[in-house]
Amino acid sequence: MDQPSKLLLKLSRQLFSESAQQGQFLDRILHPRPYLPCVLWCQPHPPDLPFTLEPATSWQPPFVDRLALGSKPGQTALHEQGYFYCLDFSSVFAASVLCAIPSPIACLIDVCAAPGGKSIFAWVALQPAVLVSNEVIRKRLGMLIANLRRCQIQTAVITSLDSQVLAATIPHTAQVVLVDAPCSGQSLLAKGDRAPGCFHPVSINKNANRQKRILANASYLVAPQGYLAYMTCTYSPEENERIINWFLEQFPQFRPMVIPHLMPYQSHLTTIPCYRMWPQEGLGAGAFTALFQNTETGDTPEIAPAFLQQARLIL
Ligand SMILES: C[S@@+](CC[C@H](N)C(=O)[O-])C[C@H]1O[C@@H](n2cnc3c(N)ncnc32)[C@H](O)[C@@H]1O
Repeated sequence: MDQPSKLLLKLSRQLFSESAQQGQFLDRILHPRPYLPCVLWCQPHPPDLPFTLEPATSWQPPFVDRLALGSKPGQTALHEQGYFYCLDFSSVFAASVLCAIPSPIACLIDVCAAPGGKSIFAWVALQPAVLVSNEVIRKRLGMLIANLRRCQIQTAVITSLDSQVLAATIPHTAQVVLVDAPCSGQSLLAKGDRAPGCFHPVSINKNANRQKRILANASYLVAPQGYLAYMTCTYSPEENERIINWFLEQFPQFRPMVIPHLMPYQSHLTTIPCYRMWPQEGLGAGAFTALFQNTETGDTPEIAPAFLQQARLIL
C-alpha cells in the first residue's frame, strides 16, 4: 500500500490535529516495519536462553522479555515445553493495566479469550484461584485449549458462552473481568497483515455496537469493588474512547482508574484515564486499554461448583 485511502486519511485527521503526526502515523500503516518479538514467562527462566534479550522498557512487567529482532522463540524447545507464550508488545501494553490490581485474586473471567494470550498474562500477573477463559466462537476453542494446556495454566476452566449467558449464569462473581474486544483490527496493517474493510464506517459501527453489548454484559460479571479491563487493537475512537464514554454514562457505578505506569500514554483524545500505544512510537503496532473499578459494595457470590465442573470437562 503506497497511497493512503480516503478513509485512512480521514482517520489520521480524526486522530491527530498536526500534519506531522498524521504523516508519521500514515507512514507506519503504509510501510510496516517489524517490532521486537516478546515472550511472557509462565515458568521461571532456565539459565541459558536460546535468544538474546533486549533492554526492558521502564514499565514492562518482570515476567515479560523483549527479544532481538529476528528471534524465533516459537521455534524453540522451551516454547514446546510451555515455558513461555509469544505475545506481541502491544498486547503486553494493553494487558499491563492488570498489574495495577492487587493480587492474588479469587476469580478472573476473560470474556473474549482465544487464542489465550491475555488469559495467560492475567494468570501470571494476578494468580487467580479460578480463571474462566471464555470464547464464544467454537472454532477458536481448539487453539485456546492447546495454549492453556501447553503453558500449564492449572486453574483455568474453559467455557464457550455468549457474554449475555455468562452474565446471567455467574453474575457478580469475578474480582477481575477482562474484555479484549473483537474489533476492526486496524493495527494489523502496521504489522504487515491484512484487515479488509477495517477503515469502513460500516465495519467500525458494527464492531462498536458489538463492543457495547459485550461490555454491558461483562459489567454484570464484576464483583462489588472488582475491576473491569477493556482493550482493543484498533485505532478508531468510535471503538475506544467513545465506548468508554458510553460505558461510564450507562454504568456510573464504575470509575475509570489512573494507571501510574501508563500515564505517559494517556490518550490525547479524552480526559478520561485510558491509554494508547501508537504504531509510530516503535514499540508495537498499537493498542487501547482502560481499567474500571466497580464502586458498589456487598458480598461476592461464589461460582456454583456445578458450573466449574461442567466447564472443566471441556479442558
Ligand atoms: C481480540 S480477540 C481476543 C484475543 C485474546 N484475548 C488473546 O489475548 O489471545 C477477540 C475475541 O473475541 C471473540 N469474539 C467474537 N465475537 C464475540 C462476541 N460476540 N462476544 C464475545 N467474544 C467475541 C473472537 O472470536 C476473538 O477470539
